Amino acid sequence: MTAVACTGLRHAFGDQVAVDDLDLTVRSGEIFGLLGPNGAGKTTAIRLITTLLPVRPGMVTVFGADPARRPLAVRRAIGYVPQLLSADGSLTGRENVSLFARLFDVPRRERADRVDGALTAMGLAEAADRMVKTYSGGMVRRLELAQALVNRPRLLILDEPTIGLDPVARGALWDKVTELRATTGATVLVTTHYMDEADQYCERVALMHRGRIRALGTPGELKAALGPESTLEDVFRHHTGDTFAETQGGFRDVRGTRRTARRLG
Ligand SMILES: Nc1ncnc2c1ncn2[C@@H]1O[C@H](COP(=O)(O)OP(=O)(O)OP(=O)(O)O)[C@@H](O)[C@H]1O
Repeated sequence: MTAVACTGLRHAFGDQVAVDDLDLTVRSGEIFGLLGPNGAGKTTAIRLITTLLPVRPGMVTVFGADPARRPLAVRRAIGYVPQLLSADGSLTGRENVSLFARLFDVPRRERADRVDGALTAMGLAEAADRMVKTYSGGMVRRLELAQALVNRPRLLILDEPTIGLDPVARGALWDKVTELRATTGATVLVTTHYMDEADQYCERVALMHRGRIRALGTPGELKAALGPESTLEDVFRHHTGDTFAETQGGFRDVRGTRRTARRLG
């Protein structure tokens, strides 16, 4: 079963082509990484898949449903954690997740259990009744995952989930994502520009650069094709002709990382 299929997707903002003839298939149940530096077109691709931008030209399906014809069916299947902060610091964790349960129309009699379940799955049961502004950055991110999970999505989309987090918080977040996939069988589509995380946690990855997919496969396949001792960063350099340090060290990247780190506290 295919979770997401994209064919011939293109999207431009004025003269700026953000996504250029994108073909992509995400299989049901896998953790799939869409990798690339800031500005590669990852978020635009996600917005096309999640009904937030119109698909024209090209075709997208999510579990067989076309977002243009059945936007509600697509939205119901998806849990989306955007780059921007989606939790309210002046509410408790439980209140934030409850708010999402109401937004998603979770039946009233199931709400409390679902909210508890999502908080527990993300390791936030003990902190559930504390104000979110007292949470660490990693806890805020896990809360945002709990918010997306309360809808029991078949497809979880995480846009740069670990940006601005320290290595321990990153590891904790990824542990929760892999646990979640194992217990629910959900498909996970994640964007990141951290090649090491993708290598460790994603089953298949697509390397995106300037709106196009440059390479696709398991991290092992991509590295083996380049030679022994290769890293995913080497693969990226090979396919883009750029040094990864140059493409990821630009002003937008630094600005984006700092902005996110500030938001996450
Ligand atoms: N709303 C917009 N208006 C104009 N240009 C945009 C807009 N959104 C994205 N772009 C441009 O489209 C290109 C792709 O951006 P996109 O955000 O999809 O990349 P990304 O890989 O997700 O990077 P980031 O992590 O910085 O979001 C960039 O050149 C960006 O400046």
